[in-house]
Amino acid sequence: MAIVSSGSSAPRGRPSRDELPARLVDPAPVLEELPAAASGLPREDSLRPKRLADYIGQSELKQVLAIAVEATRARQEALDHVLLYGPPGLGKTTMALVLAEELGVRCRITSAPALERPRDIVGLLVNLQPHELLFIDEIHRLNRVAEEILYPAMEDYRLDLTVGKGTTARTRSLDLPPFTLVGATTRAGSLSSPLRDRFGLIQRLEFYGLDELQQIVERAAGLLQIKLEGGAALEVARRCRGTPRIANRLLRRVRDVASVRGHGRIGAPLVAEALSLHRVDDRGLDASDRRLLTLMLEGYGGGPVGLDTLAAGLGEDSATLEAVVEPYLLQLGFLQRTPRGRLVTPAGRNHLGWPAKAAA
Ligand SMILES: Nc1ncnc2c1ncn2[C@@H]1O[C@H](COP(=O)(O)OP(=O)(O)OP(=O)(O)O)[C@@H](O)[C@H]1O
Ligand SMILES: [Mg+2]
Repeated sequence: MAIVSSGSSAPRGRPSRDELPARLVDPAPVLEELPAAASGLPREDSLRPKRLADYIGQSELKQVLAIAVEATRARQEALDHVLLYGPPGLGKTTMALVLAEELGVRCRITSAPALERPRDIVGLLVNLQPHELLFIDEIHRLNRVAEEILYPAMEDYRLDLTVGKGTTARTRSLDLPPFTLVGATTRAGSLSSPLRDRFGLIQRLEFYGLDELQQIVERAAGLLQIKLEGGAALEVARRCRGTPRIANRLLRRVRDVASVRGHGRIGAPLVAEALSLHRVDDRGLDASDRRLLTLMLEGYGGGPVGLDTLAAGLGEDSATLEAVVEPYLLQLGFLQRTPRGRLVTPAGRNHLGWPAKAAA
């Protein structure tokens, strides 16, 4: 399977490394983790599972897609269009590449922000071979024109082109080979409903459980020739916020510390030590998370307190706080959103070593 990326000079729509918050536990990819063709550095690609059997977790997703792949292969058709949605770093791009591998076809990779002009998407579509996959990342960011080109392409494998301008404008139709569009998005809610309705398979990716993360860490350690022992894999798994991308990143940082300290084998204490050096604690909270919770506890008795007040107190902007810091704290149940503002839960207080709040 070859991976073809389009629009390498076009904007990728991803923040550059400089724009990313400097957090080890950020679920967004840093430059070295972007797909090889986009970054020129194939580092994250080396850890991607290639086949469904190697893709750990997401059992429901795998079951649905395995059946679809088998049926499609038997009928010698193109796979139905697939929409994968869920938080960053959970394996959407990886799954698109796995699907192509299972189907024995090529996957062309692009991202919605690279499809600014109509000819960008038209160029990709007319160059598809029968049954190939076209992967569009961040598909919620497609512009209207590109979306409207996709509608007949997805539904009837047809391209409707307008030739000429004004009164002499005519529409010409062009047949496309049967193909599969795989769309990925972290924000399914931002997708227009006509586009969403054209996907035959719509699947959500879930955060991974500890067991699965442990397996992911063990597999990655094997590929990176890192020797983990004792509960080391579990220690990494506990800190990675349910996200394989973060697990792999933490593992690399642990490897750095181990190699500098001259440890050949890595045990649980070394993981804890290495990651506390990066100020990631045993539940995956980093300094930003703790600053937020501490401000709430010290300044506002644990809340409720408004997001804007907290943002001002931390010198952050409230949108960043809401999008980047809050979600994991909410997921852990350390933070609660109430109509009157944010509240630290008893579990959150306990994690920071604060006594339970006395009943009012
Ligand atoms: N099920 C899995 N098993 C093993 N490793 C995985 C799995 N899912 C993801 N990974 C690892 O996590 C990394 C990130 O996955 P991927 O790039 O597919 O995430 P994504 O959902 O596309 O993220 P984004 O929304 O930022 O594009 C991959 O390089 C891969 O190494
Ligand atoms: Mg991706």
